[in-house]
Amino acid sequence: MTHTTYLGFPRIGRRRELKRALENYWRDGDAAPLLDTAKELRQRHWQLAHAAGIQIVAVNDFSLYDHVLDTAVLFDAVPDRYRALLHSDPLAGYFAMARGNRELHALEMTKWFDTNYHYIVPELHAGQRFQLNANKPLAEWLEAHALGLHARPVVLGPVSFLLLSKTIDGSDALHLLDALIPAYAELLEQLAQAGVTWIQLDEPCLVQDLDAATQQAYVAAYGALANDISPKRLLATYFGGLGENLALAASLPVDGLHVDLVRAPEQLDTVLSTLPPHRVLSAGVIDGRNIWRSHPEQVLPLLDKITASRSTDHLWLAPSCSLLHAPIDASQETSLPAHLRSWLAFAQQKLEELSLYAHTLDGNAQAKHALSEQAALLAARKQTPGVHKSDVRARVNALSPQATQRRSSLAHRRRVQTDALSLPPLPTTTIGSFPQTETLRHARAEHRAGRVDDGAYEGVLREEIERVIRFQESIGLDVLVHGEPERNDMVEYFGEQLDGFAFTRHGWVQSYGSRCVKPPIIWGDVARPQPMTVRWSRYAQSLTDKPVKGMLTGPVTVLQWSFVRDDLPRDQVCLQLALALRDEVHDLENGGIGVIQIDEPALREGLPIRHAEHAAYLDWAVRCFRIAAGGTSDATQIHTHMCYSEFNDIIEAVAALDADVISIESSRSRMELLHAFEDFRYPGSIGPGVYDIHSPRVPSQAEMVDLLERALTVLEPGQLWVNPDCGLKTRGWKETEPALLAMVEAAKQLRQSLA
Ligand SMILES: CN1c2c(nc(N)[nH]c2=O)NC[C@@H]1CNc1ccc(C(=O)N[C@@H](CCC(=O)N[C@@H](CCC(=O)N[C@@H](CCC(=O)O)C(=O)O)C(=O)O)C(=O)O)cc1
Ligand SMILES: N[C@@H](CCS)C(=O)O
Ligand SMILES: [Zn+2]
Repeated sequence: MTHTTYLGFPRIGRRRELKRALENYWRDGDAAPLLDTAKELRQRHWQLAHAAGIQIVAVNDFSLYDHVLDTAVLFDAVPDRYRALLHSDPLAGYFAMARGNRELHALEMTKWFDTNYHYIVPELHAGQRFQLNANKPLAEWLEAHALGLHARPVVLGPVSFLLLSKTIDGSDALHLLDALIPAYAELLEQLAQAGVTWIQLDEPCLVQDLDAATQQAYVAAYGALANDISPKRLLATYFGGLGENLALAASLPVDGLHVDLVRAPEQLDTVLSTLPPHRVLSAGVIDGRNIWRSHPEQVLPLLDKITASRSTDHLWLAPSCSLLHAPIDASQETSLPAHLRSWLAFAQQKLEELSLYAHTLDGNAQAKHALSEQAALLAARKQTPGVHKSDVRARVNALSPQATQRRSSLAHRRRVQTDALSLPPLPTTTIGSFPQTETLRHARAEHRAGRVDDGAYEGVLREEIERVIRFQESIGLDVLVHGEPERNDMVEYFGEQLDGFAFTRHGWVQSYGSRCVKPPIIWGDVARPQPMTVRWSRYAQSLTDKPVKGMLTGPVTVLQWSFVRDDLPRDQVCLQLALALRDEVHDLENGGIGVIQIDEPALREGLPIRHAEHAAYLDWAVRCFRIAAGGTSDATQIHTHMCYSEFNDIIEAVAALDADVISIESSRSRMELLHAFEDFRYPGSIGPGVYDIHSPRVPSQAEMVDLLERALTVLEPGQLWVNPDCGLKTRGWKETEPALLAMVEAAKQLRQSLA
């Protein structure tokens, strides 16, 4: 019989129950309701998986905030500054690491591989000690076991844990392996003694390009963990193919290997010929990163190939990666057209699909029939109106190299813009959004529900824009923004206005902690039926003499943060988006908006995991941005903004965007970004973020002056802009007001010292 499993399930809950429980706890400090909700969600998800026909459920995939932070806590790899609080109030200490508090900075947060999920970066140092601390994987396994479920704890493996951490002293994290392994061994031993039969050790770093020392670290780590007193070990790899690390992965002394056969189906032949037959092959055949039903005509041949060479006794069927990146239940999406809904599989439907494939392999005729019906249904997608629009395809095909060009060089534009905008040195600005208050969200929810009419909703938004403009004027910011109050999300908002997109009611995906996004679905060719942002920007500009920045989300970011159709190459979808945005840029410019920001925070996230694929991606991604911004007049200042990733390694591509001003997140890492500019002289202007907007902490003027002074050791004064790390939508006005005031004062202080 073929077994089915999964590497992890979304934690947030079908109605974002975890989000609400977390936010209540952060507000009231009452832990009991949070812990009850967490337990209820875990159990509900196991039961749901079990009911979908899954034989082995995942445990310890749940986290109150983030699984990498959980791993650091599990092995006591926490910085000393949090220890007192962790000791007196473990939950408060945990959240202080995740999001900071009034006294303590949060740990850094960064992208989890090429996803829109953010993990907390553990902070390590040479001589770091590790020990097993409160065995969460075991506790959760006991919970599932008590429900009569066959469960497998999921734990981030030791090598990926170290590679994903940072050291504060510049030492090599892998040198800590010898110290870390005994703590993992202790974990395995405790699990085995409790009766756990399998553990999943996630080693996603195995799909990266690895140097010899890292490969050797895998050999050493897994060699040392090959012990009699241990559950069987499933080594899980995902987000791509193992490539040249396949022989290494197959040679490690583990009992099973999970491989991603969605992103890398081509690795199957080598996996089958390399993985010893007595090892379990966990075949990731359903896409864990997208929301489309699988194509049986693609999956079944893979399964046939596997079963031709090995017994189903040693075969598990699974999604390609954890389902953390998918929403939970497509059947809740009753407002979508029925045909579109029938194409979708969220986490729950993916598990049901797995059962169908397993039953088919086991000879069940009904399951086989259901899959052939699925194939027929998906084949009919092609004929659906809107999937293929000949005018959109023709416009993409007609694109010339000139479409990517501004009219003059950056240096020339800078002179023109200096005259046009008359800004002071070290100009101050913000990144776009102002606090999305409960009042705003509530008004939007009421409007959506039809209880507030268009006129009243519009009135709320106009009032908010006026308040934001007056506030910015009152503290003396130089380039203002309208505050984005009309946007539910910087991508979903555009998706809602573009043809070719659909949006869900409940398709939430965790982005970090309690914060979620509802990625729109690109199902057809993309076109802009009418301007999307112009009236808001024009209204804001009508209220003030200072320049107001128009605010757009760039094509790469819209692509990256949407669920993208699986029947057209991503670069083609991105070109369609770029053309739609280009029209918006021109309409803004014609509407009198002289500064336009095109946000590309996801440019780095989209970078393929393997170096060999970087150049091709960057080539089309940069081209798409330049098409969106291309053709604008020299006086129009184009800004771009990036956050949530480190951009140092793609700084040349960032420069190739040819933006006049780039703002980049950097305050959390205390301006590490600037190293990129030591050897690389960027001709445009740069605003390295000086205010960490992820934390409720209000930075002082002195701190921001210090960061700016650091920036001036690398950048010319004429190049430097002063801004926060990112938008302020997640902050309250209470912190925003003093923080921005201090930021403007910091800029003034420095201007005086430079004068
Ligand atoms: C910049 N970031 C973004 C990423 N990806 C995106 N797609 N968008 C981003 O902005 N990736 C990288 C980062 C990640 N950062 C964030 C930051 C903040 C959030 C966030 O705040 N998310 C919100 C949800 C935003 C949203 O869609 N809001 C809607 C719905 C609001 C809502 O929940 N309404 C209630 C009713 C309220 C009432 O009646 O009073 C409901 O529907 O139940 C809106 O504003 O209309 C979050 O709350 O998690 C995400 C990523
Ligand atoms: N303009 C957006 C960028 C977020 S990355 C904002 O300010 O929220
Ligand atoms: Zn940002």
